[in-house]
Amino acid sequence: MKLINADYLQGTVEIPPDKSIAHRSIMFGAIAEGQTTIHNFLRAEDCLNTLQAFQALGVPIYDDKKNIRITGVGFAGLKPANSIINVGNSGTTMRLLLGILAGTTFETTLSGDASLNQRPMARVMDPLKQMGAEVTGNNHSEFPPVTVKTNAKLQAIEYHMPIASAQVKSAILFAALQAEGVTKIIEKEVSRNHTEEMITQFGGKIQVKQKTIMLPGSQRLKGQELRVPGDISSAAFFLVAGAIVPNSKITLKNVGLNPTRTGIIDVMQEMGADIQFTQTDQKNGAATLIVKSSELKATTIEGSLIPRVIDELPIIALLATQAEGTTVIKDAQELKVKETNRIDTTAQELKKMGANIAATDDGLVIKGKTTLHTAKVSSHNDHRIGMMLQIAALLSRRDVELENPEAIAVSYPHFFQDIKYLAKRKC
Ligand SMILES: O=C(O)C1=C[C@@H](OP(=O)(O)O)[C@@H](O)[C@H](O)C1
Ligand SMILES: C=C(OP(=O)(O)O)C(=O)O
Repeated sequence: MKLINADYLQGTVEIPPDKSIAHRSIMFGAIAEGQTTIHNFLRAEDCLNTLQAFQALGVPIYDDKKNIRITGVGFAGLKPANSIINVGNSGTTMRLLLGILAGTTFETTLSGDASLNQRPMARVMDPLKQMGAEVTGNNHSEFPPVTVKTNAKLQAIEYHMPIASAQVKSAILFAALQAEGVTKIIEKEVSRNHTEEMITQFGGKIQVKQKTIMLPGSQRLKGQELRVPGDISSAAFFLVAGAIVPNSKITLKNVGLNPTRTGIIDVMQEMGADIQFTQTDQKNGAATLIVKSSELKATTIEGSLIPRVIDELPIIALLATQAEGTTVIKDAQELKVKETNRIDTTAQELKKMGANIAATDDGLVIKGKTTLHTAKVSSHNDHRIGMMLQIAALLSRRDVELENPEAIAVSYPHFFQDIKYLAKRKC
């Protein structure tokens, strides 16, 4: 597909609902008791896979095209699925669902697409096994399809996380809600905390002190009415686009600002980007942001900042190609086990467009102020790589061709429509 280019960007975009929160809203609605209503659900492939997985497990979920209505069945009300559940491209669905299903006495097998079936699962299988679950990967490997069940009540554990991962933390928390005793998790670095927040929101008990989480077991949750804020990980593409395409001004409405997710704003402000906040909606934790093109300088991104920008690193790499100086991204080995190896795919595709970028063992080194030019690029079937390349293409004077643009539908089905609307030509 031919990508869109532009002389400048201007307009207002309503940011699509947060993918992480949308997944969890279905999960909590299903395992709580009573009615849950979800406003502003993300109808993108990944979250629809979560919705269908719970329907397959016997949970009544109804989409009235405005809201999602769930009749929660409690952990005890989940029923065996008729066949293997395929969760497509979604790592979050598979890992969190393993934590939920770890406490069921019936067996479930979860599979995914070619990418997900190569992503590591030992990170969740190990702690779940310690809690008493039986979890096995394909041919006794750690890779999906993964089969899960338990023969006895799960037991609480104390777990020092070897990696910073909200998916691993959440899988343990879902299992711990069903376990006997108090589970203690010590995070390596603080990662997104939506699961912890939603345990409280659904009437559960949890204690969080910096990196230590204490969760009592045998809890029952109660259905809620909730609204999903906009996804800062989707907004990131427009924040960067507005900053790097000259003479641009973009208004982004309903951007979720959970502090465990706002690393992109910290990084961009550090680099000199012009981002203003208006209309903060305290209740929803969202705000309207206005981004304008500006002169940028290089930075270093590392350590505890990494989990707060993990999904934004490909688009930050593009941002760095336009900054003065050399940007270094380190401590980001986790990028290697996303939908693609994002260290490699980011470097490989941006190089095709003339970027001065090198992959390292744990990140990227990007020399800035390069002119990006036309090329034939590929998303490698990774939504975030595809969207990053569309933003890069805005800067190319001649057309850029993208292979596998359809991957973008897993998180942002109308992405190209929004870009087309923002992209303006000088008359
Ligand atoms: O918990 C979540 O919703 C997510 C956690 C992150 O993964 P890890 O926990 O593997 O870092 C992130 O990359 C993913 O897009 C969504
Ligand atoms: C890594 C991602 O998602 P998941 O792990 O759920 O596939 C992502 O959306 O960038």
